[in-house]
Amino acid sequence: MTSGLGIFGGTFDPIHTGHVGLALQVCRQLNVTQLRLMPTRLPPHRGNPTASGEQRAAMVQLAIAGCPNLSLDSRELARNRTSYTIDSLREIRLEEGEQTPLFFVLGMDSLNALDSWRDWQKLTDYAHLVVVARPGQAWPIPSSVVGEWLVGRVREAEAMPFGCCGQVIRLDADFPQSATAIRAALRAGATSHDWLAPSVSAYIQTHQLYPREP
Ligand SMILES: Nc1ncnc2c1ncn2[C@@H]1O[C@H](COP(=O)(O)OP(=O)(O)OP(=O)(O)O)[C@@H](O)[C@H]1O
Ligand SMILES: O=C(O)c1ccc[n+]([C@@H]2O[C@H](COP(=O)([O-])O)[C@@H](O)[C@H]2O)c1
Repeated sequence: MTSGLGIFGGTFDPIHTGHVGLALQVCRQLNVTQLRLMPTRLPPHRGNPTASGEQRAAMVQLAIAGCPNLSLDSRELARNRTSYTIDSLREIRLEEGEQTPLFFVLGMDSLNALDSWRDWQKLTDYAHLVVVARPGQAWPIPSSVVGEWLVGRVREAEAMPFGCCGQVIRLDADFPQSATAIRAALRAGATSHDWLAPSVSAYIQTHQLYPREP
């Protein structure tokens, strides 16, 4: 079995140390030698990001500098339309061929809303889903639509090796970081934040991305 490729989609507005920490944890625990961070251009279920796609990509590049396993995948930024994960996974599967294990990384909050995603039940036809829980977050309840779909699909990370796609892999992690909390702190007047890499913090200041609100 070839080693896997990880894809971590997100708004990254801005990228924080939790994103990078969990990307590295996925690499370590799942024998993933390359993991790409893939910023969305227009996220399907939320308002437009504050920072532009180019600015969010620049922050991703700064945050992952020095992490040889991590890279930027800018395919969604290059499409001038809403970014649906299924479109990207189909493309990546075609590029990588049938033998490469693909791991799409998402947080537990995203998993809980998975049934609102386009063609959500087909996502695992192309990749495994790696679900990372924030501290205190619960798995979807069994009687929910997503909870029912998960029955028989969930594996613990320790159950390696995995095939090319089809599983939902649970990874327990402890990253309290949140981009919403960072934006709120900066808008309240903070000039930096502990959850930002220094280079990302400097970029935000230079470009006045989340200016103080009166
Ligand atoms: N601290 C974290 N622990 C686990 N998963 C996370 C964490 N932060 C983000 N994620 C997950 O990473 C993906 C991309 O996150 P996103 O860019 O939206 O960051 P965020 O911190 O959740 O931002 P926001 O607060 O703006 O929603 C999502 O699937 C999200 O659930
Ligand atoms: O494909 C969809 O319908 C879909 C709906 C909601 C979110 N997503 C993806 O989920 C990832 C995390 O989204 P977000 O909003 O938490 O940053 C990001 O890659 C989004 O494009 C995808």
